Amino acid sequence: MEQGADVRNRIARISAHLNPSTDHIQVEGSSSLWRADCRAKGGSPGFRVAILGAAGGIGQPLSMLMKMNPFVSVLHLYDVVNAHGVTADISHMDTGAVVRGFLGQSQLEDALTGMDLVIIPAGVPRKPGMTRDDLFNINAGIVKTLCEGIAKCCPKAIVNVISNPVNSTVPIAAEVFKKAGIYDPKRLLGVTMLDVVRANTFVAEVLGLDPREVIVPVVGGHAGVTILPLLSQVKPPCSFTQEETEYLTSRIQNGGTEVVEAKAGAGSATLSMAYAAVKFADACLRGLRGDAGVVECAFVSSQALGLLSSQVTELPFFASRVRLGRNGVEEIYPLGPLNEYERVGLEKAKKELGGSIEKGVSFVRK
Ligand SMILES: NC(=O)C1=CN([C@@H]2O[C@H](COP(=O)(O)OP(=O)(O)OC[C@H]3O[C@@H](n4cnc5c(N)ncnc54)[C@H](O)[C@@H]3O)[C@@H](O)[C@H]2O)C=CC1
Ligand SMILES: O=C([O-])CC(=O)C(=O)O
Repeated sequence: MEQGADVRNRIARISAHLNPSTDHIQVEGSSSLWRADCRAKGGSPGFRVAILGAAGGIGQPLSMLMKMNPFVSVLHLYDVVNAHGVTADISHMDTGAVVRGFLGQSQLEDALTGMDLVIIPAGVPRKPGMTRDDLFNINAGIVKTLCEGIAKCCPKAIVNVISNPVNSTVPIAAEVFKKAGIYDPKRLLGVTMLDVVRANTFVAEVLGLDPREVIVPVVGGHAGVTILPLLSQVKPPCSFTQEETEYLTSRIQNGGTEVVEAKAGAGSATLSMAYAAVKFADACLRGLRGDAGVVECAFVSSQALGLLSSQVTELPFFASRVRLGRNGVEEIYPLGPLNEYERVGLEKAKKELGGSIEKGVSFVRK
């Protein structure tokens, strides 16, 4: 049994590691004291993950699902509003990760220091009638500021960018990292997982299969015609009529707009996006852990491997199937054989994508 003085010493040691306004660790008996002590020092195995924009429509369910992820030992929730409320709520879940909340710009650096993975769903969502590019004016600045913090506090972290327009915000992040001299293209990934999740669902509906049995590669980018599902490469192998191909391509490309219109002014996809973001983050963590054969689609630098021969298209960024590993993107797979419909789609996608990438690059270089 611990004596009173030992317990008091222990509390003093733990307090040195905790911020009482942001850390929510129950300190009762000696056994929970011991556990809190270990965890406050980062003693439990697992990765440190920060979510920037954690109090938002995506941020909240994403935070909840990341708290449930067994690979996460420390979860930092940052937002400019309500970060502590969300943190208090999520911290009561009896899962392994220690949760800490950070509110406002003055706490950004604390939120980011020591993180292995940073997920960014911060920014405004669309309303009916808007394109993702209409969000550029507000979200570009938000992503730029957050990435400056990442460059300073956790330059080696894997970064998952969700904020729209992804086709421009990822190039913005890359330019910020280049300016700071820490850019590693393998570690910067735009999240296009929701396009794959939707494609799997819609294709499974047409085929009469369980969506968990279907894998549809979706390449290009994350807006309208830049979203290019490769229906000729669906697994399990199958074929579609021209009518089915056109219906599926259009539904996948307009999935985001379908949700924006159904929500009628109350935002865009949040729950399916949180699901997709966690699926993607989990893949990144499995890669970091050294698992073999982790392959997902993501919007990445075409030169992520530093080899021109690996470049999928002539564009500097492109969503492709990538293999994730200890350093982030370890391999970028070529597009594979495309049919005529996909070749036409690819040309359209590249045309729009080039402009969106350039817009992001010049926002930082200007
Ligand atoms: N990549 C993808 O597939 C998808 C991307 N999105 C995008 O994700 C973004 C967020 O969407 P929602 O969560 O629905 O929006 P939301 O408005 O519900 O939440 C955004 C959160 O970001 C926070 N925020 C704003 N400025 C910030 C800053 N400087 N630092 C930290 N946090 C800040 C807000 O306080 C808010 O809590 C939007 O840009 C949306 O278009 C949405 C769905 C899918
Ligand atoms: O459509 C939007 O604005 C949000 C989004 O990126 C998606 O749902 O794919």
